[in-house]
Formats: sequence, structure tokens, C-alpha cells
Amino acid sequence: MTDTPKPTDRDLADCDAGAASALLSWQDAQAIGLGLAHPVSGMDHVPLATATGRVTADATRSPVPLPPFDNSAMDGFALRTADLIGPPPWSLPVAGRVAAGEAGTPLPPGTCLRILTGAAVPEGADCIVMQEHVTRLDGTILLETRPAPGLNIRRQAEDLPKGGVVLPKGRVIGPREAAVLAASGWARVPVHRRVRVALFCSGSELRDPGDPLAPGQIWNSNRYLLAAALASPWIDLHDMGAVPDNPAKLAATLVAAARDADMVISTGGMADGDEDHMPRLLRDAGGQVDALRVAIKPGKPVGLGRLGDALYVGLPGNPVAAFVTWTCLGAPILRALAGFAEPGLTFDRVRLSDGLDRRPGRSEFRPAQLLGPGADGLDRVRLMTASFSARIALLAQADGLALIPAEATTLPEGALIDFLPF
Ligand SMILES: Nc1nc2c(c(=O)[nH]1)N[C@H]1C(S)=C(S)[C@@H](COP(=O)(O)OP(=O)(O)OC[C@H]3O[C@@H](n4cnc5c(N)ncnc54)[C@H](O)[C@@H]3O)O[C@H]1N2
Ligand code: MOO
Repeated sequence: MTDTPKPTDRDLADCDAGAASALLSWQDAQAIGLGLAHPVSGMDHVPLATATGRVTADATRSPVPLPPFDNSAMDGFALRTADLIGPPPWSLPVAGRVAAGEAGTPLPPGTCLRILTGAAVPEGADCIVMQEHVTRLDGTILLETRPAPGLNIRRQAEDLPKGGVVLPKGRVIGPREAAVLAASGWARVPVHRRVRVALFCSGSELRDPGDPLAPGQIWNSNRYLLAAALASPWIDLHDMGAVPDNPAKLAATLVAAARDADMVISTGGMADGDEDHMPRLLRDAGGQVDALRVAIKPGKPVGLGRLGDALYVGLPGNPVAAFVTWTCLGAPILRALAGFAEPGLTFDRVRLSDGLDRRPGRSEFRPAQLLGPGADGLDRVRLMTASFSARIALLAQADGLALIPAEATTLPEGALIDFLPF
């Protein structure tokens, strides 16, 4: 692929029609959407084993301290430091053995106990000496160095006190979350109910991969783009496929989609062309358009609204525009609906590998490739070509989206910018 950092005339013509000043910033559009996105109210208590990928609906507290009892951090010998009398070396008889999972017995005075990692520290012992640090003779150990009291003991509650917050609400249960829930005994976990999402793609030209194409037809990529983006344990997806550019069919689909969805997503039909019907159909169906046309490139014709109890996200048809607007608007709004504590985007800071001259007005989410860290440790990125709204193959070669601020006209080589890694 060829990357041209300088915009060409074609780039400037590509979707730059219309006064940028009349458009919402993507940040304002996102704020409008987030303002509409109240977390779904239903809560399920699901077995921990099936809770992976769900969103916690309540803060969970630990009914026990973690660890629940003082225990040994090493395989070795439990002893009482006060029993080490006189000059070294000290000799102590081994009075017994305690392994993980056993109740153990108190430490008899003047002795030690063989102890294994994770075993409860016997009553009376105040340190564990690693087996590598003793000489083992027949039934006794020999010690050269005085251990400090507390050595190699994992103290009860040092990780979390009883009643401490295991997880806040709004966290996705991944490996770390599952582990701490299990350690604190949560057999069933309070999670938000799944967010119901209905998806359809408008366009008479669309066929599914596997179907033959007549002249002028294309395979539907947005359907698979979004189905992949929405394949998540906290999402219940109703994929309605493609709908021809027929107002009656689109209206019926929109209404059916909104009937029991929390979010309706459509692609295409958002611009002003003869076959672009979505914003009007939303209004005609009794819905409301809350944001339309955003100063973003690609993706200017994106819209946000409501129909019944559902939030509506109208993505542009061009696949890269659909991807970008889904990423910066649709996805954060959906995460807020699902109850995420932090639904927004997290950017990295990177440096441009080359300078850039451009027309200001719209924030650009430009596919970009990582070139590795520079001398200052920050990654360098190379912007890919500016004319890219329909170039889905180009997107698949990118490492992320570089964010070029709306007002920027010239960015020098090495300029610091935000970057969304894939
Ligand atoms: N006169 C104007 N024309 C266009 C404008 C404009 O402001 N004035 N905006 C351009 C921009 S920017 C974009 S983005 C597109 C978006 O328009 P629509 O949302 O109405 O999308 P469509 O017209 O339905 O389709 C655009 C393009 O994308 C292809 N497409 C649509 N759906 C899919 C799909 N599911 N999978 C793959 N490809 C899809 C479609 O065939 C068209 O090529 O409008 C510009 N025009
Ligand atoms: O640039 Mo359009 O805004 O192709 O999505």
C-alpha cells in the first residue's frame, strides 16, 4: 500500500462538502449519546463459572479477610524465634508436619514443625524458615542465622480486609476479576442483564458472502464488522441482516428492531442521497434525532437518536466510516448502556513519523501503522492515506486509529497525537 501524508485534491473533495462549523464535534456527539445511555436496570445473579465477560451490577465485598488466615509463604519450618537461645547454630527437633489444607497443631515449645506453602501457621510459631536455609539432620534442623519474627508469613487480611471491596460495579469480569471473586467465595455474581442490540444494514446492493453477486452488488461487510464488534458475553445481538433501500421495508425493520432492543444500530442511508432515508424514517416512526452530522472524518453523516425505549445509532454506509463512528460514538454509548463504569475511549500518546498539512474543520480518525518506539520511548506512527472512507482492506492493515484534532492545519514530524490501538 502507498501512504501519502499530504492530502490530495481528491481527499479534500472526499466528504469535505458542507460547513464544518454547522457540525457537532465528536466529543459533543459522544456526550449527547452518553447522556441518553442509562445503564440497563435488570440484574442477574449468575454462577461465577458463567459470569465471564459480564458486567458487575453491584460492588462486591468480601465476607472473609484475604488471606483468610496466617499461612506460610514457603516450604520450610515453622518455629518460635524466642526458642533460639544462646549463640548460633541452633538445633530444633522437628515435632510434626503441616501441609496446605490441614488444620495443624500448636507448636510445642523448643521445637519446630515441618510446614508447606499455604499451610496455616501453627499456633505459637512466629516465623517460617525456608528449607534451603537450614541443615536437615535426623529429626532435627540446624539454623545458622536468626530469622526475624514474621518472616515468610502471609498475614491474614494483608490482601483485603473482611468487608473490603472485591470489585466495584461496572467492571467486566475477566481473569483477574474472576480470580478475586472466587478467592472471596462469590458463587453467584450480580451482573447487569445483557444489553439487547438489534442490527440491520440498509442497502439494495448488499448480499451476504456466499451469495452470488449481480452487476452493481457487493458483499455486506458492515454486517460482519458489527457482528464481530458485538460478539460479547454482555451483549444479546439480534442480527437482522440487510434491508433494501425501500422506505416501507426500512421503516418496518426499524420499528421491529426497536420493539425489544436497548440499542438499534443501522448502517447506510444516513447521507442526503435519494436513497438515504434513515433520519427521516426515525422521525416518521415517532422517534427523535438527538445528533446528526458530526465533524468527524470519516463518518460525518452519523446520527444518534431514540425510538421508544431504544437508543438509535445510525452509522454511515462506508465501511471505514461505520467502523470509526462505531468506535468513537456507538461503542462507548453501548458500554454506558451495559453499565460499564468507564465507557469512554482510552488513547495512547504517540508521535507522528512525518509532517502533515490538512484542511481544518473535522477531527480525523486516520488508520495508522506503528513503527516502534523512538528515542524518547514513545511509539512513532505513520498515517495511512487520507482518502479511506470505503477502504476496508486498508483498515485491516492498520495498527490503530490516529486522532488528528479538528483544528489542526499543520502537524510537524514528531508531533504528539492521540492513538487508539486495535
Ligand atoms: N452528496 C453527498 N454525498 C455523500 C455525502 C454527503 O455529505 N453528501 N457523504 C458521503 C459520506 S462522508 C459517506 S460516509 C457516505 C455515507 O452515506 P450513507 O450513510 O448514506 O451510506 P450509503 O449511501 O448507504 O452507502 C455509502 C457507501 O457504503 C457502501 N455500503 C453501505 N452499506 C454497506 C455495507 N453494509 N457493507 C459494505 N458497503 C456498504 C455503499 O455501497 C456505498 O458505497 O455518503 C457519502 N456521500
Ligand atoms: O468521510 Mo465520510 O464522512 O466517507 O464517512
